[in-house]
Amino acid sequence: MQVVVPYAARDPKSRLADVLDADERRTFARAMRADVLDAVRAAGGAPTLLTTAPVASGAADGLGGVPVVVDDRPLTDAVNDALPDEPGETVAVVMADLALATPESLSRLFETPGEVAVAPGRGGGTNALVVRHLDFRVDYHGASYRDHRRIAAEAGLSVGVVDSMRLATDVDEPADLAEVLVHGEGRACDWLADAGFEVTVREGRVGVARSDG
Ligand SMILES: Nc1nc2c(ncn2[C@@H]2O[C@H](COP(=O)(O)OP(=O)(O)OP(=O)(O)O)[C@@H](O)[C@H]2O)c(=O)[nH]1
Ligand SMILES: C[C@H](OP(=O)(O)O)C(=O)O
Repeated sequence: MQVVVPYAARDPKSRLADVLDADERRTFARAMRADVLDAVRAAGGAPTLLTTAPVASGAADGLGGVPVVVDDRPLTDAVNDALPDEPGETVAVVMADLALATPESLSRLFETPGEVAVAPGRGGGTNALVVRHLDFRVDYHGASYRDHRRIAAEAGLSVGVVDSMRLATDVDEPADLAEVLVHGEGRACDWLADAGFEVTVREGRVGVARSDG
C-alpha cells in the first residue's frame, strides 16, 4: 500500500515549545518520523515522505530509500494532491507524529474495510486514513474527524473506523510526552529518556518532568 507521511519540516511541534527548544523539537520530530516510517514498512506499506521543505536523507533518520516529495502548500492541499487520481488506487495517509504507532496497529488500519478508513485522533483530529476512492478529499485541522465523515457521507462513500489507542495518540502537547514514555518502544521514547524526561505520578495523576533539561 502506498502510504503518504506528511511532515512539517520548518518549525515542527511548536506546541511543545514550553518544554523543548527549537533544535530539540526538530530532533524529537525526526525521531517520531523515523518510528512511523519503520512501523509503516513493517506493516507492509511503501512510505513516501511529504515534507514542507527538503530534509537530509539517511538511514539514521529512517529515511534510507524513502521517496521524498517537497510541497510547501498547506497540509490539506498537499495531501489532496497525493490522494488517488485513478480508479482502483489506494493511498494511506499516516501522520509523522504518531510515536506509538506499531506495525500491528497500522496493519489493522490498512485492513479496515471501507472506501475510506479512518483512525481518529484524540481531540477530534484525523491521525491516519486509507482512501480507496477518487471522490474523497481531506480537510485537516479543527474537528477533522467529523469533517472527514461528513465529506465521505456527502460523496456516498462507506467509512470504516479503527479504534486504536496507539493510532489515536498524536504527540502535540507536553502531556502527550507521558504517553510516549509509558507506551513508546522506539526512537522517540529513547530520545525523551536520554533528554532527561521521566514519568511522574503526583496525587495519582501521571505527568512528565525533566531531570537535567
Ligand atoms: N506536508 C505537511 N505536513 C504537515 C503540515 N503541517 C503539519 N504537518 C504534519 O502533519 C502532522 C500533524 O501536524 P500537526 O500536529 O497539526 O502540526 P505540527 O506542525 O506537527 O505541530 P504544531 O506546530 O504543534 O501544530 C505532523 O506529522 C506534521 O509533521 C504541512 O503544512 N505540510
Ligand atoms: C492534522 C490535524 O492534526 P492536529 O492539529 O489535530 O494535531 C488534524 O488531525 O486534522
